[in-house]
Amino acid sequence: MKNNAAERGCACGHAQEKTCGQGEEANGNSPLLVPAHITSKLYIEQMDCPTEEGLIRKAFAHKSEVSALDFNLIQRILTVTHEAESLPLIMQTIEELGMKAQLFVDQAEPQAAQVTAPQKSLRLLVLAGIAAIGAEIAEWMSGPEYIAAGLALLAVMICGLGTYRKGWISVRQGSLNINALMSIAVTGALILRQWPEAAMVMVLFTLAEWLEAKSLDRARNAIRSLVQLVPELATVRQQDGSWLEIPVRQVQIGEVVRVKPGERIALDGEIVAGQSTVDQGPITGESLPVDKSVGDQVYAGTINQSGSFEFKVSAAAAQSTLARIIRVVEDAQGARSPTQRLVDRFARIYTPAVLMLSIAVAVIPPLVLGGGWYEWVYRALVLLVIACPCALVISTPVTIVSGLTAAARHGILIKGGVYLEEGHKLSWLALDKTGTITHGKPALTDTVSLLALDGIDANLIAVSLAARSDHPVSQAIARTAVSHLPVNEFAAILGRGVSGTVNGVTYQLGNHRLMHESGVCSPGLEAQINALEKQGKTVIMLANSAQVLMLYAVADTLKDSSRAAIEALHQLKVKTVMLTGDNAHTAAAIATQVNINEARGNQLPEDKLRAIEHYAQQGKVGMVGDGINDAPALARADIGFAMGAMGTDTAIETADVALMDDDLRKIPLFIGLSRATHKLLVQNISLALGIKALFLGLTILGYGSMWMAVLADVGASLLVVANGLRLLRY
Ligand SMILES: Nc1ncnc2c1ncn2[C@@H]1O[C@H](COP(=O)(O)OP(=O)(O)OP(=O)(O)O)[C@@H](O)[C@H]1O
Ligand SMILES: [Zn+2]
Repeated sequence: MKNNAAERGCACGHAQEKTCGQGEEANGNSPLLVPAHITSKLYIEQMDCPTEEGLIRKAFAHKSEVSALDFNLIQRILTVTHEAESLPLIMQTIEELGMKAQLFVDQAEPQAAQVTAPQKSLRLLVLAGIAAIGAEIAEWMSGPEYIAAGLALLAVMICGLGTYRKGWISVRQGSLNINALMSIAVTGALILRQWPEAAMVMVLFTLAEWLEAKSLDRARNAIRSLVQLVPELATVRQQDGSWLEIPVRQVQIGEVVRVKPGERIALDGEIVAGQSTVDQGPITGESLPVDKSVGDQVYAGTINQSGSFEFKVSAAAAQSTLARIIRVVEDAQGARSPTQRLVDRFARIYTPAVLMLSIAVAVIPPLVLGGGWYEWVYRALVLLVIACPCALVISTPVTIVSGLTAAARHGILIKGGVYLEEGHKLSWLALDKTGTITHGKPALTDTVSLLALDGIDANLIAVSLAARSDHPVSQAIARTAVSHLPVNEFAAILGRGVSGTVNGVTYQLGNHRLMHESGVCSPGLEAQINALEKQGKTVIMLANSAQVLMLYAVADTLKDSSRAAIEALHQLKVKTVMLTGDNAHTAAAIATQVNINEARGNQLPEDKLRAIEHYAQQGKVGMVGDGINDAPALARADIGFAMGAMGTDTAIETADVALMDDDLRKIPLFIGLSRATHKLLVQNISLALGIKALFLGLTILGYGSMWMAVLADVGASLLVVANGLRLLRY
């Protein structure tokens, strides 16, 4: 929920994307003339359905004070970008729509999102239901008409007033929403003296609304269950050395917190005393205990197991990794997925179209074909009920939200419904090697002195250069010594190595490419390099301007999970390719070990980018990587994955999909989830449309009745929602 429009938008604070478009043209191009725009978050309790969104959009369409609207229907939060002084006007406009807006302040913790909505009174609904059934019985027993009429009117009054009110507001706005359609249909039925039917339609419709609200609540609660992982109190050390339980919100960075065995960790931090094993499952989805001792990071929401320890808080409660995860999930829910946009667009045409049809059905047959008015007006009213796109519209967001939440539970952070929807189309997955397929912590295996120069300790020079770099290959060499020589003019050479001067002499430490380009390579050396590389090792050398002095080989180890992950991907019919900056021999050796389809070595950043473009011609491409040399390729890929996002903010922020730990098997899991999501979306949409089409046909042929149509609509809504919620258990 942190991305406010000012961050996304241009300097003047206009939101550039996710806007409704209105008001933008008016003042988008002249930032100097426009009063400063600010964003406000409003919590609107009644706003949990696309109907309300439509109303609000319409109401603000011609208000130049408002430049952007961003709806999060699941959280019921509307983010408005507007002129600084216009907030009262905005609140008033919303009030005129029959809704109540409250200023929503992002409090210091994720719990803030927990604004509980009071539920529609079920008791009234039951009462109305009884009255409606009474009307039905009265008619069936052919009692006096006034009994059925009285009971029906009672039922409509008990549960239908809200619908009438909302319908009226929408008509006043010049649009016809579901509430308006229902009101017209019920009123029509009353005028036609279809008493029990009118009552039943109103009761069932209200029931459907109520159930829909409940199921959205369920989707909402699923995310909240992540928040509830964090305890409310933490045991913090006081100045005098004693321990005191205080609310996590009040704990400052740098304070020391004590954790007992079996306790949930309350904040992010670094262990300063003690040791234990921690179940990080709540964040990574992987409930294997992880050993933790002094210096290791611990995370809020994870569970301490056997030992006890003390840790120094590294982030305020609202900035913890878990809090960021929740924000990402909430943001992702707020954004519309492609299918949702499509469905919404369809609904915007569908409803007026059926409406027109219904008018035609009411008027044309009686006028032109000499049909009975009563009969055809009744059919038209049934069509009005069918015009309600509820089941269709609700099915997609429920499915997507459930999918996003299930993913978060597995330690997969998806940045938007788009990626969840697109994931099933991936036909290629590109992976880099270091840190993705391998552990990224190579160890030194060979050290060869090629040329000894008088008075020069070549190994020490190499170690000193290596110590200045945090590249894993350099680090492997740097780890072998503790004391270093001073290095001047140090520089990293992208995809090749490093250079620097020691005691006034310039040296280079790097791979074959670097040596070759500097003209210090020889056929003898190449033979030596090739031999080592064919064993899957990575070779780098130290050279001065004329000769190669030292040769090192390092070897990385495969992650246990890599092979299984690649195999799972192949089973899902996703082809794999390794793109690595390392040499082609090593690339091929590693590729064979994990059974990857293709491997490309010696890849500079632009080569990786070109490779992605190449595979993109064959379909959607995903890319997993880290580091700067992957950035362009990751950005170009249809879905960019980052691994080990638990400790790093940037990975969460920049990737499309962030895997909280570095287990590659999460990618096939993600693709599986994406396929399940896609399947459910297709099922739900066909179901909703199929039922509509069926009743459309039946009605025109004269077999449809109004309450059957409502029942079908309610049934369809329930079915698709229940179907969507199934994803939560994925
Ligand atoms: N700072 C450095 N120190 C030592 N060697 C380096 C350094 N930078 C690059 N190299 C050499 O260049 C090669 C390519 O480096 P690059 O950073 O492009 O890829 P990588 O990170 O090793 O592999 P991947 O692309 O799979 O992540 C490395 O394998 C290494 O041999
Ligand atoms: Zn060479």
